Amino acid sequence: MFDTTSSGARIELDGLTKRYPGQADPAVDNVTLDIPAGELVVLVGPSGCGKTTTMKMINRLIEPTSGAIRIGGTDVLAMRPDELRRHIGYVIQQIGLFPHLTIAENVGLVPGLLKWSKDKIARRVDELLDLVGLDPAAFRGRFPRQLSGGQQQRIGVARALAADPPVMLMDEPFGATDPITRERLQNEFLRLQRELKKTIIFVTHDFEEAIKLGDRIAVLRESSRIAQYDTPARILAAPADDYVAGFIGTDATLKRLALIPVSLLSRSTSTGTTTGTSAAATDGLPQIAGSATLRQALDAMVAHGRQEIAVDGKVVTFAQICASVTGEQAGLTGEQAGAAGEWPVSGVR
Ligand SMILES: Nc1ncnc2c1ncn2[C@@H]1O[C@H](COP(=O)(O)OP(=O)(O)OP(=O)(O)O)[C@@H](O)[C@H]1O
Repeated sequence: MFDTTSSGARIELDGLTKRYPGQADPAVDNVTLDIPAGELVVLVGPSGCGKTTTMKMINRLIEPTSGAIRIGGTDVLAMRPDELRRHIGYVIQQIGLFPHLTIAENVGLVPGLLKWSKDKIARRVDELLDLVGLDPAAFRGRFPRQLSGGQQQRIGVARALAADPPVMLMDEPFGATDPITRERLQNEFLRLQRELKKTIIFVTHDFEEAIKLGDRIAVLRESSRIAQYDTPARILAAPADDYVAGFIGTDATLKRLALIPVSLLSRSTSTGTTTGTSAAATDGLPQIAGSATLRQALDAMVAHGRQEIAVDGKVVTFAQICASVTGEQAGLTGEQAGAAGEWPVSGVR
């Protein structure tokens, strides 16, 4: 058994292949992927390219035709599948909560299988409900149908985390929610992951979601062949080929803006731009936190009809944002501009 107490474990896929009987082409063809411990890797690719098959081979819901899978150095294919699955969190779009079980019973399922004591399970359930932002007293006794879609999805995440697995597989977990709920769930999930540092494989159709959540993204072709495997910033800055560029779409600039923290601009006050530092300079301007992205800053400017915005007491201008995307120096120190191709993705969310 791989180490089940650490926060994350390395996942290695080595020549992983799946041929379904009667299919001419393999669903997954010779995939090799190394996922460092504690990272969130997003698989994006067209419908039918084998993303779900790849995920289900990792927790042995589907048996590979050939190839190897190691988690924390342990050969997953040599383990008992049911034993393996108790140590891998699995979140799917349809949530899969049992309708006749309470929320507490749903979340406590795997700890129950692991024969934890009733007291320990109850404490863990309350801790997890807190963690995903639901009041334990209000929710633990309810049934799934008494929850909204977003709340049910949070329970799905809580249940996957219940036995503190080092690895989580998430197959379009937020796909069925409306855009506002989806964004909220993504933000909550990012906050959680920063704390928990699980190793996560996350499948999505949505490239924006991949950029927002991924430490790395694997862009897949048919049969899950890897077109590019890199950080979001590097994929956006230098797509490997036309196929990857097609995935990014035509609004790459907007997507890049979503990766840069506005604090990067508000910190630079010595470049002779209109950036100000006095309280008077920011009087009456819309305010935004330094942790927001340039895209959010731009949205706020548009919403307020202003070309300036206050970020932690300093002014950031529309011109600075434009310049930051084109790589010009306005508002950026040389060092910051030099880092433009290597934006600190993990700190930007
Ligand atoms: N049980 C099965 N028997 C035969 N073929 C299958 C089976 N499951 C999946 N396939 C085929 O394998 C290929 C990969 O399917 P898979 O569900 O892994 O793709 P996916 O990338 O997850 O798709 P989507 O994004 O639409 O969910 C598809 O061509 C699919 O038709």
